[in-house]
Amino acid sequence: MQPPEPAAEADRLVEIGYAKVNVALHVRARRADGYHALESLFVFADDGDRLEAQASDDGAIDLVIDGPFGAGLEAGPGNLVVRAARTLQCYLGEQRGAAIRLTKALPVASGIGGGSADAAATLRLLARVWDVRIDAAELAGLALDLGSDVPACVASVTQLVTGRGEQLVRHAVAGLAGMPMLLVNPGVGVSTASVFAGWDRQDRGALDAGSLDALVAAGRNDLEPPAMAVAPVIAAVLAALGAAPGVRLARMSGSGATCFALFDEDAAMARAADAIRWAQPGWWVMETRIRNG
Ligand SMILES: C[C@](O)(CO)[C@H](O)COP(=O)(O)OP(=O)(O)OC[C@H]1O[C@@H](n2ccc(N)nc2=O)[C@H](O)[C@@H]1O
Ligand SMILES: Nc1ncnc2c1ncn2[C@@H]1O[C@H](COP(=O)(O)OP(=O)(O)OP(=O)(O)O)[C@@H](O)[C@H]1O
Repeated sequence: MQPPEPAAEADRLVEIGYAKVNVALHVRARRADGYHALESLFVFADDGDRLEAQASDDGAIDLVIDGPFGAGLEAGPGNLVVRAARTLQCYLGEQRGAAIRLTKALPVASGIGGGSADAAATLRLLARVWDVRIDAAELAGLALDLGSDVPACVASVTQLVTGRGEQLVRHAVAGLAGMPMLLVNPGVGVSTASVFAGWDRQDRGALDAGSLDALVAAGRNDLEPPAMAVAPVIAAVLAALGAAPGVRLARMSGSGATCFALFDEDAAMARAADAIRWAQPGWWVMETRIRNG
């Protein structure tokens, strides 16, 4: 028989903040409230940031951050993990606190929703740590208050997303589940608000997410031009991914600068990843796959 784990270890629970990728992102209109009406197919990678927490009795929310992208990210009240924890604590009237560790594996401000994924993972994690059930509609409202991408990150499955980001329909696309997906970021942080501000206000039409072929042929990311105006290196990332043998689709995610490529075969993804790491040692490269597509 295994010896029992020390209590402190046993009480620590873990959630992953899965990286979000917009397979297509059509910007349809600028709304009166300043946000944009979107149509997007969201998928999630099988990898992301790691969050670990245990309950504390003093009511405090304590965050420590480590991991490859932890340096420079503040652990104070502005961090989306702390904001999510306080939001949930306040909503529940919860007297207990939590000690949380964030291991930051995803680049910050990079179009793959790292902060949003962390916020959603914190909501899931603390609901378990405090052993509370939260009504799904209430949880969606709390999530939206934390950011437009956060509601979709709560379930972290393939979804068709409209509105500001809060209208969600689970939407499986044949062939997507488990597909090899390469993420590449050139090391430039991009502000989401400034990229939206650079959108030319031309509605280029609706999204057809009926099949992977339709997403490849007629899908777009309407934020590519304004993101490239802010970070011209994005064109080089797209060129490198688009030229990879065996690539099915290469596109930017979210407001950039991370771009993704989908492959039919693991070996083709591995060859592309090696070639990019060799040619651009300063770029961040992650080999992953689409979860629950
Ligand atoms: C680009 C996407 O990542 C695509 O999934 C999201 O639309 C952005 O989601 P997010 O980072 O969670 O965005 P938020 O934190 O809610 O908003 C940041 C800023 O982005 C702009 N914004 C965001 C979402 C949206 N539908 N329209 C917008 O114009 C607004 O200027 C807003 O002030
Ligand atoms: N835990 C966190 N992880 C990452 N960024 C955070 C976190 N907490 C606060 N932030 C802040 O949130 C901002 C957006 O970060 P995030 O990584 O979510 O952007 P993004 O990948 O561009 O998201 P999106 O795809 O939603 O546009 C950054 O400027 C960062 O300083």
